[in-house]
Amino acid sequence: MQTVQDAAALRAVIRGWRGQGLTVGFVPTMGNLHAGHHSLIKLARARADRVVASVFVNPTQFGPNEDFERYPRTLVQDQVGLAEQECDLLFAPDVTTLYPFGAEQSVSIHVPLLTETLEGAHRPGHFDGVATVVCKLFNLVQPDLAVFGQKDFQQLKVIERMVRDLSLPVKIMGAATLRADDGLALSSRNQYLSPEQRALAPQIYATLQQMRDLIAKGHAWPVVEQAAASKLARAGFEPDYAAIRRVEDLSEPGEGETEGLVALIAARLGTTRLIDNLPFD
Ligand SMILES: Nc1ncnc2c1ncn2[C@@H]1O[C@H](COP(=O)(O)OP(=O)(O)OP(=O)(O)O)[C@@H](O)[C@H]1O
Ligand SMILES: CC(C)(CO)[C@@H](O)C(=O)[O-]
Ligand code: BAL
Repeated sequence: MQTVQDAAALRAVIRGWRGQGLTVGFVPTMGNLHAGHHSLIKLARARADRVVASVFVNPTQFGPNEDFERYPRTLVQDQVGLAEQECDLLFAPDVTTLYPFGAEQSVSIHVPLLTETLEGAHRPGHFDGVATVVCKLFNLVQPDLAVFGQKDFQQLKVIERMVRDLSLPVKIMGAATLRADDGLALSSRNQYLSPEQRALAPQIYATLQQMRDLIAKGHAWPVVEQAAASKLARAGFEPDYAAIRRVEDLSEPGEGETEGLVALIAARLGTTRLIDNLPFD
């Protein structure tokens, strides 16, 4: 597997593949890759002739008090994992390739409404950073398809919306969330957890399952949300939200609505913020 850092080298490889009539699948990441990311590569492999992954810790999607500085950067280890997954090309740009005028002076993409709730409400500006960098990466890689994890459920929705609204010529695919045996969704941020916090963390997924079961039994969604947040707080989490929303657009369900819903949780254990979700069908 080849690694390229600059746009010209990336374009040269892609042009070569295009010349041979090959299709390109793309998996954008922030690195520190785990089996969840590898499953995305596998899906891209199955659907495209060549697979490009990117590793870039995008400054514009982190708030001022978030973990941009301490986010784990493990490029050599990531290269080994990607090569094992038969990824064809790693694009690992530096910040000036993606932000030639500096991050503060960048054109910014804002997806309205969908980004005002849940993660967007708790991480102001986060999805502008995500949409902007993903659009820039799509323009550089020009993939036929791109794979995103359902673990970042709202992110997947935001990207789908951006692609449709801007008529970007890329097919977006969602990949199922990979979990540890105890249910905890794999995430680069799990390694911030102390052993005690790691033992508590699977309660997020257990709570999502309980939320699903309570809705199936006919409980009202605002009551289910309240019960989930209280349970997490009692267990030692600081929940940002425990929400039941429509899969379609993450809007609030109507009274008695039980179809096409998803439960989503964001909760902090100490300084580590974890997110997870469970679509009901
Ligand atoms: N457990 C998982 N299963 C499937 N896909 C995942 C999983 N974790 C992350 N992804 C997906 O991998 C892509 C890159 O995510 P990212 O690099 O932020 O990894 P992460 O482990 O989620 O890190 P973070 O700690 O930032 O949440 C995203 O599309 C994300 O949804
Ligand atoms: C899509 C992404 C790579 C954009 O920086 C990031 O938000 C992520 O890793 O999910
Ligand atoms: N996985 C989403 C990227 C972020 O948390 O910033």
